Amino acid sequence: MDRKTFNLTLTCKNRPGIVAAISNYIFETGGDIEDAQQFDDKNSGHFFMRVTFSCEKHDADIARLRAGFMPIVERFGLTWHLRSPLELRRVMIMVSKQDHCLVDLLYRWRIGELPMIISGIVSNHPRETYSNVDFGGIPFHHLPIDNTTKLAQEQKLWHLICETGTEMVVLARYMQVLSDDLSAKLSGWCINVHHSFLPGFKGAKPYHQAYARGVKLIGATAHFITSDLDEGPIIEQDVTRVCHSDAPDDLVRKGRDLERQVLARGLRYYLNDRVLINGTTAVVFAD
Ligand SMILES: Nc1nc2c(c(=O)[nH]1)N[C@@H](CN(C=O)c1ccc(C(=O)N[C@@H](CCC(=O)O)C(=O)O)cc1)CN2
Repeated sequence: MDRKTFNLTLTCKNRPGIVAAISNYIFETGGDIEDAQQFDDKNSGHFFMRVTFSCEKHDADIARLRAGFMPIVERFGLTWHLRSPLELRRVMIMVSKQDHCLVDLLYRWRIGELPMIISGIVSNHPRETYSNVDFGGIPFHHLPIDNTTKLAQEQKLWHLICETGTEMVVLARYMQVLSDDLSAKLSGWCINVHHSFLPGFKGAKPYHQAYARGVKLIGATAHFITSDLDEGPIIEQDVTRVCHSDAPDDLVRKGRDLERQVLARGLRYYLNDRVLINGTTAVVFAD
């Protein structure tokens, strides 16, 4: 029998009865829970949950499911999302000179690892910078930035994000700091890959900072952007060993693989509804 799958994510003040209410509702709607993860944050008193469930096609009208869920929403004061994984999000990828993360995301998208529609590729460098990269017909937008044009270009960018129906922005080594206004507009739906193991070595040149400090581990971090540079809720991180004989270029080379993997994992978690923001941090129900 054909079944349709849904992802339910929610957060609320913790109290008894939330899980029972959710699972009873899914059972009563003819649903079958296929995966469930929860986190009870004792510090904030908040509860977080992700449930994947399936329904037979004739039961799987998402508007009906959402409407039926409202009494539970009101009873527990839920912040929630119910969506079908088949509804692909429209994602805009932003890049500067370094294209290794862009190329990696395009490959993972092509092979179906990243369930998304790419609404556009934006760069502050011209198309020729990526002459060896096949964009597969995805629209490219060149928005050069300097101190005099930054806000005007950001307005063009915001207009582009809106007119393309973009639902998520990925900074795939985009090396311009977004303004407070744009960061606020993109709060919770813009992910950046920072080329260090945050909170260490913030800023534009973390590998040179790491080299100067003589660290023995370097890393990469995928995080939501905020107006505070490199301070947003962390989604994914990873590290690798380096040694005294590694020159800055060796750190850059070893870091590239980390950046690719960390950004792709963080993005996949987000696209599969596995990331919930918990104040200045993030709950990640990894698979
Ligand atoms: N509002 C935010 N914008 C951006 C963030 C963020 O966390 N919040 N992350 C950066 C990416 N990034 C590090 O991961 C980073 C990029 C650029 C700079 C920087 O100092 N840029 C200079 C220009 C440098 C240049 O032209 O090469 C600048 O913008 O003046 C620091 C950190 C993306 N945006």
